[in-house]
Amino acid sequence: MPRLNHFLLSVRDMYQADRLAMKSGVSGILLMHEAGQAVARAVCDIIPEGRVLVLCGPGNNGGDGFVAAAALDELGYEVQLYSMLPLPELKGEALHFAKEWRGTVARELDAENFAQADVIVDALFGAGLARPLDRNCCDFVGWSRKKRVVSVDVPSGVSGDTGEVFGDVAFQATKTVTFFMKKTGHCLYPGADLCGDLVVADIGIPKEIAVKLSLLFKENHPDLWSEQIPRFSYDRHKYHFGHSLVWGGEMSGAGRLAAMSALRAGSGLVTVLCSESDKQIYELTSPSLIVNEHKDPAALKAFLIKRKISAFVIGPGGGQTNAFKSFISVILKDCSVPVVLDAGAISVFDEDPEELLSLLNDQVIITPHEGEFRKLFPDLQGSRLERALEAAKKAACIVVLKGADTIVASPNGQVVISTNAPYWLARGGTGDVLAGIITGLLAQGVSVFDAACAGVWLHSDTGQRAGSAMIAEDLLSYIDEAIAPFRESV
Ligand SMILES: NC(=O)C1=CN([C@@H]2O[C@H](COP(=O)(O)OP(=O)(O)OC[C@H]3O[C@@H](n4cnc5c(N)ncnc54)[C@H](OP(=O)(O)O)[C@@H]3O)[C@@H](O)[C@H]2O)[C@@H](O)CC1
Ligand SMILES: [K+]
Repeated sequence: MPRLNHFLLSVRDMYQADRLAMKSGVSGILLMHEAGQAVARAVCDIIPEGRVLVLCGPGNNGGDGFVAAAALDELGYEVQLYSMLPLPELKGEALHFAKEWRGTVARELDAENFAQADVIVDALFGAGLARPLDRNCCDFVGWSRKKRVVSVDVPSGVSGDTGEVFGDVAFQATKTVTFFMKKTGHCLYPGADLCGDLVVADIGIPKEIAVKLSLLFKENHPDLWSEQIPRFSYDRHKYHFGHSLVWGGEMSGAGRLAAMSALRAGSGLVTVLCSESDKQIYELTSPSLIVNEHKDPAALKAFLIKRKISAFVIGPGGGQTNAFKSFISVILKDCSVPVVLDAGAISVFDEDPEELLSLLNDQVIITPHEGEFRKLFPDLQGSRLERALEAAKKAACIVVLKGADTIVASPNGQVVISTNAPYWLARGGTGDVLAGIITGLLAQGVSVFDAACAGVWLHSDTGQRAGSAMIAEDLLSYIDEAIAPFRESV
């Protein structure tokens, strides 16, 4: 069976898994029973005794709530249960467990009920939520603030697919208990934050079932790409680790960060191309950098071959001139090395994004932040996940949509979501470091999609190591430390 670690389910996948599990003989009653028990265990982990308010919605999420309420009642907790629907109107497994509930059922609640509870179980809506919470539920969210909340499957109000909030109101959970496998919405903001601690409970869906799903989404993890990071050994020389070329723009700080990051990511050689007047600043940055003057496109083509350039980054600190734009056009048309296009190399096409899109190919990685992305793909609608996926298909290249939950999307539909970025990475210059790390990995022969995923993960890990007081150049000292564990021989 292929390794299923790190896959993420869409809501559609989850319903499909549910259907396939039942087809294979696992009963819906068993699944709901296991789900509710896992929720009860999560409450026990928070408080050993006390008052629990269980909010049950109209569907199966509510059914899980009935099971959890009964389990907690049995354990001696003081349980108050609310049901959105009169019990006879519930259906299927939810109706089954509602009938087993021996306690009273509240059909209305006020702020006092919430104030008295030690823990609130939010079993209002899970995968089936398709519109904003109604006024009543919004009041519940308000009254739950500052309380400990265990959400069932997803915090009610959050989309299990996109992590976005329908309307503006959703529960802030202390802990979320989901089932079988994580969903994409658990990894994307604001959902990732609203979930609190995420617990994935095994409820008896056989793992083999996941193989039958058309899984496309993954959570970024070294297991996905670590085998591609080249190992050090006695028989390797500098060209085994590639040669990165950095287009050093006039904002030399950005170009210097990108160049140093490519070097620290392990590129055997790094050459910076810059203007005559910037040569000195690049030369003084590090004696390890090779610094050359900018070349016209024809001379550059010969240079790429002669110097065995294996990856090229254009854009950090890059200019806004027409000459720069036509230079990029020529490179993308004629150059056969993988190219990272960042910052200025994207924004120089602001007036004519279609021109850039027509030049891209599957050896190109673009790394826009949200603002650059919207200018490049003004027509794309939907969540970040949907837009990143559509953009990769439209541009036929790898798209790295940067953010707290950076999404790497490939034209073939693969998507990897990163969940390890510390909030403090949102600083000037960190994007230049990311572009440099990805370039350094490409130079070492890591394939384009994996270099993008590895670069994003390592960049975040580097940020974690540098600590919250970091500035962009501090990251440089930690890149090697972040990669080192993957350099060890297998
Ligand atoms: N998959 C699995 O393996 C397992 C899944 N399990 C559990 O099942 C959950 C999914 O259950 P589900 O499909 O019944 O959906 P759920 O979220 O309960 O809500 C649907 C109901 O809400 C209604 N509704 C929607 N929005 C509304 C709104 N804003 N305001 C008011 N009403 C609204 C909607 O009405 P409709 O839109 O049809 O009018 C429908 O009646 C999943 O999250 C997990 O907890 C476990 O039991 C174990 C096995
Ligand atoms: K919920």
